[in-house]
Amino acid sequence: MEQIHIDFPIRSEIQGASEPCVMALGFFDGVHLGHQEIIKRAKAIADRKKLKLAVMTFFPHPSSVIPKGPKVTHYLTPLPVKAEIFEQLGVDLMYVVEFNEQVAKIPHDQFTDAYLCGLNVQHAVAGFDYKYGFKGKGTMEQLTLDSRGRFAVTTVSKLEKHEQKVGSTLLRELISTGRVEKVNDYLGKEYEMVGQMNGYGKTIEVKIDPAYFLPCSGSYEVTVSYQGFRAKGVCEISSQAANDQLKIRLFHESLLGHDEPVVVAWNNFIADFEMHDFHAQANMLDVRL
Ligand SMILES: Cc1cc2nc3c(=O)[nH]c(=O)nc-3n(C[C@H](O)[C@H](O)[C@H](O)COP(=O)(O)O)c2cc1C
Ligand SMILES: Nc1ncnc2c1ncn2[C@@H]1O[C@H](COP(=O)(O)OP(=O)(O)OP(=O)(O)O)[C@@H](O)[C@H]1O
Repeated sequence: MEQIHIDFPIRSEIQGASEPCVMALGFFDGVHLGHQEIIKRAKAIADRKKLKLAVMTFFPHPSSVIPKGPKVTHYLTPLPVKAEIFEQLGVDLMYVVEFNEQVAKIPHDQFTDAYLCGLNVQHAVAGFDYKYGFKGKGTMEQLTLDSRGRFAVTTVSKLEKHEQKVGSTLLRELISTGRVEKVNDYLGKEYEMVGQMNGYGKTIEVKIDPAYFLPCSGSYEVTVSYQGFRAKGVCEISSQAANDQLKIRLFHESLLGHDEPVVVAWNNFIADFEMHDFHAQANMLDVRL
């Protein structure tokens, strides 16, 4: 998979070198089941039309620039992890548009001309609620109008589970309140972090990308996977803990050494000792699950 970074203004050399493609559009944090559906649909079209499969994502999250709602500064899938998942899903080209104040101000029709037609998009695929362009005025209906017949548009309908939209916001809500065991329903797997393991024996440290979105403070049952081996343990997140280091106590001695690549899966919330007799999940009673 080729990764192409796009600054503002988009360079004509990038546009000139672009190959005809089917483009999936969205931020795609977590690459959850809804996102996977978008990419699968785009891949089926790309295979049928014999075109490259491209994804256009943004970095950082638009909320860090647009003055509305909470800012997303930490990610379920930091950019390199997202890239790896896209590659596994068969994506050929990953366009990463640097999102800044200037990009936020691009009107929807100009975005279509410069970033979609300009990048040789033959078919655009996105979800029912995709928004693009200044003030989010570009909707999927608008995208068909803005395309002016230059490319086809496929809108993927809402994927729901337990009567809720499968979404990155919902996943962040679950994780930030310790409900890691609910994540599987929406992500299609447990919440995972990739990292480098250090330490022998029963106490290990896993160095992770500080951009990861951490669960709320508490002790969690985790599974550490490496080279086909799996080890269970407990990871404690506390308000004082470093955001790039997970301290894990394994139930059995590990044979690993330094800088081994591992995956940490968040299985279950156990307890939050910092909150004493309060349960961290108590303030999530309003989430219907
Ligand atoms: C080029 C471009 C410019 C955008 N500018 C804005 C903007 O000025 N204001 C806005 O609310 N959304 C803008 N958006 C849409 C946001 O990316 C985002 O989809 C929107 O805020 C809705 O986010 P939500 O689905 O998380 O609520 C823009 C999107 C693109 C691709
Ligand atoms: N449940 C879903 N059903 C169908 N399409 C979806 C679903 N979730 C996301 N999409 C689509 O996937 C693409 C990427 O989604 P994006 O990351 O922008 O939003 P999201 O996951 O819904 O996050 P949020 O919860 O913050 O709105 C967009 O085209 C969006 O419309």
